[in-house]
Amino acid sequence: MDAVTNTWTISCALVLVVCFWNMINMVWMRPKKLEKILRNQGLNGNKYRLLFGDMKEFSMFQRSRSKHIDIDNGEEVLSHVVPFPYHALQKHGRSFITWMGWNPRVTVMDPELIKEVLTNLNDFRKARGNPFINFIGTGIVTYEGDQWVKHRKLINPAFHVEKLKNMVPAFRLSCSEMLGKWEKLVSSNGSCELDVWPHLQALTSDVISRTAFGSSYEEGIRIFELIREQSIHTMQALQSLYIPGSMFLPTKRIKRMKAINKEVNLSIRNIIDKRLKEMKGGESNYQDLLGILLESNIKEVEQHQNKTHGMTIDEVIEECKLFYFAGQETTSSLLVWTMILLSRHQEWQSRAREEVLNVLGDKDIDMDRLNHLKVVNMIFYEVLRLYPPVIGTTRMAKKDITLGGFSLPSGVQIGLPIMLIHYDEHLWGSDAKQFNPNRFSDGISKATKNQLIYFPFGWGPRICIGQNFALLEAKMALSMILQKFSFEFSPSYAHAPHIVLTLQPKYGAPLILHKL
Ligand code: HEM
Repeated sequence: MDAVTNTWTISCALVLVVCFWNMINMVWMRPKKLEKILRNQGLNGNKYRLLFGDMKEFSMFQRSRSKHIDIDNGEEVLSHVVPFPYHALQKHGRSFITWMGWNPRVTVMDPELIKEVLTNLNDFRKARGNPFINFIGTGIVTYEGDQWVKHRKLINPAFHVEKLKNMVPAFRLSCSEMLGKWEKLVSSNGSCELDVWPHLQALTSDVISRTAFGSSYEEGIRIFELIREQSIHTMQALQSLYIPGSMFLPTKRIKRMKAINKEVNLSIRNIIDKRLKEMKGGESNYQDLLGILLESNIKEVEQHQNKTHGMTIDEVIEECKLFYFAGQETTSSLLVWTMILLSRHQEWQSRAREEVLNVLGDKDIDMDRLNHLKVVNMIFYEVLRLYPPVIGTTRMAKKDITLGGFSLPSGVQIGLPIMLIHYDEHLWGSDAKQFNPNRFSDGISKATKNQLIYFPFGWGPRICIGQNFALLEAKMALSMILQKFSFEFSPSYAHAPHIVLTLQPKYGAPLILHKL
């Protein structure tokens, strides 16, 4: 062997040793060290198990659930939707450790700690999870620091009340198209059985296509179909352990996900190019999210005479993809659980309809009138409490920090279990697990006694940017449904809430609709 070959062999061996050492450190030494630190502070949880942590047990709990459950039994609902965290809470107490693979997560149930984590952006960042989630769209939801500040500032104008007001006709149009289809389905006796879930999904995708892309609505619908397929692939990928680098393997699923990404990006880029050309040609005053976003971006660049102040086209594309996913899946989930709970609680359905008919009459519904609906609002708040579309969120300690009495080393995740908190009897009282919109009759602060025990839209600086958009759309849809139909469960309805990124009804929502 000559000297060059010798040096080469030694270098390769060294690289291999370093890689091996890093790997051992990542999957064994670091988790064991963190486990010791966390346990010494009285935090309980399962012992760390090599590579998988709690993930195998997590899947086992999911698999052993019954097929469907009693809608009136809140305990059963909770243990069905989040079986593993529910079990961990019973077994290990109100702050507990779980293992997401080799990463420890400390879940906290104390409202003061939750507030601190969601408010303090200096010490806590969004947890870096499985990178497959990025296929759904990165955008503002994943950014940190200056990049997040810049994007939030540029996107905010798109969700101002005045802009939302202009979107109301688009909401109304999409809803009346859906109801037109329902009216055709009712038989001569004025009733029909219908699984409303796919219709509500189509409604919210239609709304987002119109309000995000306005005139480019047709292309918007195709993009939506691709994003829907992408979210199914993503969910499947998220259910298994992520091995670093596995994203680059040429498996069938990964190839399809990359192809979808390419097609979606290209379609959105074409829409943006067309729009920018129109804007250069003097057209302005776009009322859709994309138009408002591009205008806000152009203003920012002009103000600072510098392109680094605005977003790149690639960044705008990511934001558009995010609007689709964040805006569609969540609002359809809110609407379907509302129809399901109002089928179960007919007295609330009647109260809501009475209010809708009194406040809105049969005139065209506008934003001011929708804002006068009180019972409908109370119902939505209660549905979001018991069936939050996003059942929890996480953050990660950016550095070694103290949270309450706990010293958390840098990199430890903090679990903020929205659904567990919403069902907690210590925080909400003995009727926590029952459907009772009356608790919101004097608003959220009264119902929560000013504690952070209700956060279906998150909290703090990173609170959901689209919450007013979602609530306005949901109010429009429910009001128009209540004006035309009453509804009840079909005998084939089976209650089985499950998570496909958002909380969804596993067997759909077959209801009997009666034309009024
Ligand atoms: C019922 C409907 C909705 C629910 C329950 C919901 C829930 C949430 C939650 C819990 C968060 C915070 C996540 C965290 O802190 O980790 C969030 C953030 C966000 N949501 Fe929503 N959302 C809804 C509708 C929408 C809509 C309609 C849009 C846009 C069209 C949207 C866009 C966003 C964005 C961009 C963020 C990230 C904000 C940031 O990080 O600054 N959401 N949402």
